[in-house]
Amino acid sequence: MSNDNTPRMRIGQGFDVHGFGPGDHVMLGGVRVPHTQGVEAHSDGDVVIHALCDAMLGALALGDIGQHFPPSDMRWKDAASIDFLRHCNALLSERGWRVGNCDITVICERPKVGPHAEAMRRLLANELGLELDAVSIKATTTEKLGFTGRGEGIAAQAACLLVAG
Ligand SMILES: Nc1ccn([C@@H]2O[C@H](COP(=O)(O)O)[C@@H](O)[C@H]2O)c(=O)n1
Ligand SMILES: C[C@@]1(CO)OP(=O)(O)OP(=O)(O)OC[C@H]1O
Repeated sequence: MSNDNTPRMRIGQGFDVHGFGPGDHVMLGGVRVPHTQGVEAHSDGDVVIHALCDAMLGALALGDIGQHFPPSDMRWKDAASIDFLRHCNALLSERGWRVGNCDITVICERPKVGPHAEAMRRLLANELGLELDAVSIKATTTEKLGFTGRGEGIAAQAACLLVAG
């Protein structure tokens, strides 16, 4: 039920993992980051954008990207994840919402994310029509522990706030 007390904000979170595989780069936040390996994925395997899309969808209980872009669908084979983000943003817009800010953490030992974080922030801010300070990209290792610590894959988690209008 909607009334004057209806919250004008929504919060969402997302998480994604891809294992490393053959290749010479990983896509992170729409930025091509040179690396000694690529990732195994149906799309370009951009964990930053996948986590962000899931956070945006989750804020409105719209399911997850696997439902919107099924891995069984060859349309998404090698797809650029920035197109998923554009689609998710349009879904929010149609419902009268926009991203207020987002905060994303990339989890891996390598590649080093720091040198690329600014480029990712600029690209995502531009795509979502946000000021640069509304898009945060952080990174952490897991101190050599777990699958990320062993260098088997890369993960990202995202939180985002949606605001009405
Ligand atoms: N893939 C990564 C992981 C970490 N960083 C940056 O290194 C700093 C230290 O990381 P800790 O795991 O010790 O917290 C931190 O400032 C991270 O931003 C990175 O650039 N890429
Ligand atoms: C992005 C999609 C597209 O088919 O496949 P993947 O690139 O494998 O990535 P995942 O994070 O497993 O999300 C599921 C799918 O929506």
